[in-house]
Amino acid sequence: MTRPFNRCGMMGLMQSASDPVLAASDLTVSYPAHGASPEHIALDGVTFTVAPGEIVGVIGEAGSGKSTLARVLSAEFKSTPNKKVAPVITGGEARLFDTPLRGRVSKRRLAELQFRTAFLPQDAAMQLPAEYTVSEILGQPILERDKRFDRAVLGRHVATLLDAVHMPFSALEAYPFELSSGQRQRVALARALVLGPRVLIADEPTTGIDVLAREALHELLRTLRDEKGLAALVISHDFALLRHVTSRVIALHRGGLVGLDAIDSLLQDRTHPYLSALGANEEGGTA
Ligand SMILES: Nc1ncnc2c1ncn2[C@@H]1O[C@H](COP(=O)(O)OP(=O)(O)OP(=O)(O)O)[C@@H](O)[C@H]1O
Repeated sequence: MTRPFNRCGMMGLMQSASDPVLAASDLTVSYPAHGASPEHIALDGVTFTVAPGEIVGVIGEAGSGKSTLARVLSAEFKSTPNKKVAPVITGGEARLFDTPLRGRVSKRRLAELQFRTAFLPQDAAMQLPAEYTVSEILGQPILERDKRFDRAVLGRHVATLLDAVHMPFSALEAYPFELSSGQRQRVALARALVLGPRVLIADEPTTGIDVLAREALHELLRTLRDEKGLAALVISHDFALLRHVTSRVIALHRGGLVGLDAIDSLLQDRTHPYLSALGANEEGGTA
């Protein structure tokens, strides 16, 4: 897959090849009190790193803080319009490409970070703009940055991406409402990858996708990791993905990190009741 913006000078984001791409250090994140709701601590003292070219998984029960972790480490929370419902780092630190996210981040640095970071939220498939075709949706991020980008190169890039997410070329002219939810999810992933990010933060990227297409996505993530050095943090309950794509998996429970290991080792781990339950449920295929 070609990277359309190789020449973009990211001087502020220069780091050595071994520096972590993502880092949480004793990270505590809260949602401020609003209305009748008191302050809520969503993550409490979480520490881990993701190295360049490493794919780390995240599992945990509903409400354990997975999406909050993704919103914070992707820096998405820095540009949330409604500050009343945005998470706030109240302890420790989170770093994206070595940029501390706790304090103020300049608009320019935030734009640089967002250029290098693909964030695929849980509802990404629902957020595809209804009035554009798949081809337009995939080309948009590139044309927003360079209106005069060569249309033939763009067309090839978009078609390659669509193929990589296991979608037929006939989908290029389709509108989102004409696609199944699994196909929309794949278009959302393709769009997240269109600028050739250095890191992907994805919240349940294979939800609603059939087994064959899932395997194609696993393969795509492995290829991007091995050939382009893509780093990723992937929230997922897809055990095949956790086994075949991630090197380590973070287990969250009520905002705390209760395990960090290869998935098969986590499933053997009995040091926390959540991990014991996870291991016991594995045969049923759910996490
Ligand atoms: N805007 C908000 N204001 C207050 N509390 C919130 C807000 N968003 C999430 N929370 C709370 O923070 C905690 C962590 O939520 P989060 O969405 O990160 O969990 P999750 O593990 O991703 O859950 P799920 O698997 O259901 O998506 C939950 O208790 C949730 O209710």
